[in-house]
Amino acid sequence: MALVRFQTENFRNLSSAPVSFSPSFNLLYGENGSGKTSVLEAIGYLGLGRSFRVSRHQAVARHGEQRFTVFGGLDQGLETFGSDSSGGDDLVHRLGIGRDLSQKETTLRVDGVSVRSLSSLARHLPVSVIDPGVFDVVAGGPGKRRQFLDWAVFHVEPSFGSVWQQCQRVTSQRNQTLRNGRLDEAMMRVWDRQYAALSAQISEARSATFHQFKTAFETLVQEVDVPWTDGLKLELFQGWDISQSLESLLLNHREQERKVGHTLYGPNRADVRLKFQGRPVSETFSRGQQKTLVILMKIAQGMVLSALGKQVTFLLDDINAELDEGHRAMLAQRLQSLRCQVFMTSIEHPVVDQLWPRGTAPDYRLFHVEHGKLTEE
Ligand SMILES: Nc1ncnc2c1ncn2[C@@H]1O[C@H](COP(=O)(O)OP(=O)(O)OP(=O)(O)O)[C@@H](O)[C@H]1O
Repeated sequence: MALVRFQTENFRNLSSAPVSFSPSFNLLYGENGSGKTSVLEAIGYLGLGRSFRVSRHQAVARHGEQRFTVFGGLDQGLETFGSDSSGGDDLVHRLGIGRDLSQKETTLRVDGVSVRSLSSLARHLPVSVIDPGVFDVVAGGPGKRRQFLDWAVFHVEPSFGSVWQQCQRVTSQRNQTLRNGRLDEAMMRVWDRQYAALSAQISEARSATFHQFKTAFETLVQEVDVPWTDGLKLELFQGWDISQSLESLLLNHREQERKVGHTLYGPNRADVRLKFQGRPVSETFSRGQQKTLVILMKIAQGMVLSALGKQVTFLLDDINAELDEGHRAMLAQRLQSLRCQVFMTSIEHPVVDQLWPRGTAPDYRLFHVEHGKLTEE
């Protein structure tokens, strides 16, 4: 599915005028501070339930306003091969997310009906962001790579979101018991059993998606011919040595966990380890190679979802500042062949011939952004 209708109220500096987007490429250009990132950020709210650039909802509500809303209309998009979206009014889903700052309340709506869980909204619009912060997937800590992997697992395995939430609840109860002065061993064993069962489900889902991701990644690096990836190894670490039972591992490390006061083994410690000749790529690859690697990993995720018939909406924020012309073209052409929906921002008017060989550009819409208003050209 693709986001073809869009409207916001009180979202940063954005105008509340409704906008129609292409189910394929949307190129947004405008000067600094015009509102390009805000458009992507608002789209991100529909697919992620939060901002991809700030942690507090307050920051995105227009100054002086107590409530903001984002609406999106989805059509069939390009996901069913051979039956492209008409671009007409055949909306398949209507999504809405609003936040009341004074009540500290988020409202979610799917097709006019209030829903409680964010996943009910987010599963309709798989949003993948490529902005300057994305390079932390390689350069940053394991949490960034877990987030990267879990985004795909969430869209591949329908039950993953709820199992993950249950596991978070059990982990926090387990941690509270660990922190109690006198350890209640009987209670710990109850938590251990529940935690181990949920961890096994999470690990299984992660492992299945990771396998698909790795296969897609290996295919991709062969096709785009990046010789410096020879010797690169992608491995999933599940958060403990899975040749051992998690329950007995926890029992054997009771004293260690009691001292630190939290759970040290399990899915919260998982990582996608990226190694080149046995050493972390963050220590061996150049900045440029690390950036290219993240882009290839993002495309490989797109391949996994695309193979399941899901259209990913990519938000590419200011990639001109991060990627050279050749890599930008590679990215645009790959996303075109995966039939993704793409929103791409730039300060300068985009040069379409630099992204696709002449005559091969997909259907795209071009928008000039000025003072928060989008004007189609
Ligand atoms: N809460 C808010 N309420 C009103 N305006 C805001 C709010 N937050 C930011 N702005 C303003 O919104 C404008 C748009 O910012 P945005 O980051 O979207 O611009 P941009 O076009 O992506 O700029 P750049 O090219 O510099 O990255 C800026 O002028 C900013 O000062």
